[in-house]
Amino acid sequence: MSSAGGASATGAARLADRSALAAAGRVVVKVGSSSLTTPSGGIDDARLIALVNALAERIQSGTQVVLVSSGAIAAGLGPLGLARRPRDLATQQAAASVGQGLLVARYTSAAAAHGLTVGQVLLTADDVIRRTQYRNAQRALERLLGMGVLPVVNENDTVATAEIRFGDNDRLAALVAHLVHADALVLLSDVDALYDGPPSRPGSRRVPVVTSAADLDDVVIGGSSSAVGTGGMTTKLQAASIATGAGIATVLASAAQAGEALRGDDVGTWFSPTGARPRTRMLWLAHAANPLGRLVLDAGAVAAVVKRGASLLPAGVVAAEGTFEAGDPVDLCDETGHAVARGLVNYSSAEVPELLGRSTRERLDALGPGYDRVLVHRDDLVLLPRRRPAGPVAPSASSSREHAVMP
Ligand SMILES: Nc1ncnc2c1ncn2[C@@H]1O[C@H](COP(=O)(O)OP(=O)(O)O)[C@@H](O)[C@H]1O
Ligand SMILES: N[C@@H](CCC(=O)OP(=O)(O)O)C(=O)O
Repeated sequence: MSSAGGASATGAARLADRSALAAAGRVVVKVGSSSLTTPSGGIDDARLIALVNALAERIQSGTQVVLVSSGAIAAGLGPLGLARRPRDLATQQAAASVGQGLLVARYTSAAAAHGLTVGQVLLTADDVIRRTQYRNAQRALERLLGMGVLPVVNENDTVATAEIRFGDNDRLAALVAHLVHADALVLLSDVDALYDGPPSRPGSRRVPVVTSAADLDDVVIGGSSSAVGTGGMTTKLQAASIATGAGIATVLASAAQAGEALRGDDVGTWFSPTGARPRTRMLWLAHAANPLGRLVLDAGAVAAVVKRGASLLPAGVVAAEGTFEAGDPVDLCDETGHAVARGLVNYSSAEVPELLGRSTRERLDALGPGYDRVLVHRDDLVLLPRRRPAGPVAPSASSSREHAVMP
């Protein structure tokens, strides 16, 4: 497969500029609800077909494409007689259940016109952060691409409860791009680029290229002009930051210019790769996990984890909060309450209090075999980029969230 700019179908290569995009071996394209639906909420066939035509052109010229498509909830509104996007979780789940099938049926028939086969991939964030499970998603996507299929990814909104829900497909797409080792991420929206101010504000100008976070210092982000989109420009910039920080070039453009964007024409906003590829699971852990608990570390433990990259031992933990099982994500906080790291804990919240402050020998003597494990192993731990106040701990997965409101 391909190679100007060094892109390959199986190993991501850093793309230097837009011109390298035309030869990218593997691209993740994300399209938002507002670009796929009519103002009344139904699927806009003409726009969906135009998008698939642009993707088919790239696939036929040798690029592997993963499509992350929003629109399930919006597509379910009409058939359920709903006038607008529901606020409650259960009705959103119902709308997504009805709409996702309709959406994929439309993609299937539009792709068939090009001799292409579509495969549906529904992800939950919770699945993918667990070591035993994220490889499943990776393997399935890899095989689909190897078989020439166009995977159409969405969050599994129908079963994703509030505490495990990812919530926006912009960041999901950035993580999928990392998961499949994509060369580039293309975010397609109802707006044709990032502007230095809300596009509705007279005088706002297109930002053609972003090479570092400093280029965003003077950019003003407004609200979303769409009734069906979720994250607005904020989540697109977060997605661009996640992807470029992992070495993946990102383009933001309008869905109407998908073909031009994928060809590397001077449309939209180009975000240059800034960082190197981190471990997949760690990226998901940092950006996709909802911590179910919080461990408060003494100063020595903070230094050991943050400065020396050590595992967290129970002896350095002064308190634990939340309800969690072994294997769940928890935040590691300093004594002022700032989260410094996130990790998968090796014991349940019922077991932790007995372990705190005890050395390995004391734990073994008092509690018996099996209690010599560290609390959070260094391989299951990711440092958070900047110290941030710990967010509210999500309720445990078993608690009832029937009336929760989604973002
Ligand atoms: N500085 C900005 N540059 C570009 N678009 C912006 C900016 N600030 C706010 N927006 C708005 O972000 C919106 C895109 O987000 P959203 O509606 O969530 O799209 P999607 O459904 O494609 O995810 C656009 O409607 C645009 O009006
Ligand atoms: N998973 C949801 C979409 C979530 C989302 O991020 O929407 P959008 O802001 O339109 O990209 C759905 O399919 O309705």
